[in-house]
Amino acid sequence: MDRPEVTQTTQTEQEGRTTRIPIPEWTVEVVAGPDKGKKVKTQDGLVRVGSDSACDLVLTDATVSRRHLEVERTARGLMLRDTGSRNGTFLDGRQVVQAYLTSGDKVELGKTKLSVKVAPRPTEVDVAGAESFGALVGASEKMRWVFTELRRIAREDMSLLVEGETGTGKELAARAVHQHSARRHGPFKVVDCNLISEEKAERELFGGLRAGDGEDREARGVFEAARGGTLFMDEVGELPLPVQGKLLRVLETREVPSLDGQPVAVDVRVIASTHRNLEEDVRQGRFRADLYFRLAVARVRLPPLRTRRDDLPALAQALAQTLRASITLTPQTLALFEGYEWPGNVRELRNVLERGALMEETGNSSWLDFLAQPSRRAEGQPPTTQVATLVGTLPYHEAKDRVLADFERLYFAEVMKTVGFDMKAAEQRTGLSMQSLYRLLKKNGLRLKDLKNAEGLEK
Ligand SMILES: Nc1ncnc2c1ncn2[C@@H]1O[C@H](COP(=O)(O)OP(=O)(O)OP(=O)(O)O)[C@@H](O)[C@H]1O
Repeated sequence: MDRPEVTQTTQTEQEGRTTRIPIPEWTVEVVAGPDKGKKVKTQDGLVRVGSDSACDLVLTDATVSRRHLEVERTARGLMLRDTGSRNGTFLDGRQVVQAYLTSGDKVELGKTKLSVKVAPRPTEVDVAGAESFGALVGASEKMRWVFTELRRIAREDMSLLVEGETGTGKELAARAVHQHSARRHGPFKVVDCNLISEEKAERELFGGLRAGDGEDREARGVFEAARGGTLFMDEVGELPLPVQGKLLRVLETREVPSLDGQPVAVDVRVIASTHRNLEEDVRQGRFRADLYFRLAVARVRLPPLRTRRDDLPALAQALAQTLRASITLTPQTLALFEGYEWPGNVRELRNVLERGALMEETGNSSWLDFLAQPSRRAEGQPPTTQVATLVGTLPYHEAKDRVLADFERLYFAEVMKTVGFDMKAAEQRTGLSMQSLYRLLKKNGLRLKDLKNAEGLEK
């Protein structure tokens, strides 16, 4: 596709008053231990350290926990936080749960020693004043910087990799980029890479013969369906390696094979998302480097909600409005929100508000209780509905919706546990298609990994 002709509107019309903010570059480097020499150099707001491959700095040190600690760039400086490690985090020989760091500080975890350094001269960047982009809402500097980047990237026709933890708004970001691009009148298609098995890849992505249902015929793959528009490849890091090779060929040639041997040109912008650390996957040989560079021409990372608590009031208001939930956001409620870690990020906030609105109607204020004790609430373990409090206080249909919503969460968490987290077995047990199963797990914010963690199956 030709480079889009975009009429540039003035900044004040679309982006509000811009502010210039300093973004320092900082480094977290392993200076002692089995991973000596490994480092992360970044301008991002957060560096997560641990043995889990989704961390930004992945350590092989066996005495380090999966999610051991994180360092966050805040307005007051770099904040070190132990994220529930087994063996603790130490600064100057003293165990700390949370502490501000000064450049050059050494942090110890297990057999590893890290040095955290901030570069002397920060880069100054212009951050738009607008507090939303598409359906994304955010008033924090971190989100306004993200909006500025997304707006710039939307105008160019390049591939984009959106990174971020679950529920941070990666799909919304992709949709917003599409809506602000020259392709906005074309289709926006989503493909969930969790669902792309090696056998199905060819047909689902690139089209081909539909077999097995007695009506063999040519089916359009999702690439063809997205012609002239944008293809959002959700969780691209889950693609099996052989499929990655095929995808790379299509991105390079911009053609998909057809049955009659004539290749079909596909003019599609690809936006991919991942909750993983794809660079680490490349280092480990789990993701092709050449494909990574094709997909990550532009990269945007959506910050976790716990690192932008100043977004909470605006987000809670906006979400309550879209949910048409009548909910009182008192200063006390917001204070509880601010004290909570939000492992499920904005999706979790939305679910909490939805639940809260219904509980409030029943005059039950205990819906906020779990926020006060986040450490006791294991992720992946869904809340139980207090049916008794709904009966007689909510009209039938609303009470039923409420109970069904909680039932879904409980049911799928239980089913996955029963079948040992085997998706194929869950498909059989539930009688649902794999696609519906994934959709319902996702809708209910249930990730296999979290459910397994809750059962202590993952380290
Ligand atoms: N910045 C935001 N403003 C408003 N709503 C948001 C924002 N971020 C996320 N949401 C809400 O959270 C929900 C989840 O967002 P989305 O599906 O885009 O997240 P995701 O990062 O793609 O999640 P996953 O990795 O689990 O697929 C959305 O439906 C929306 O309600």
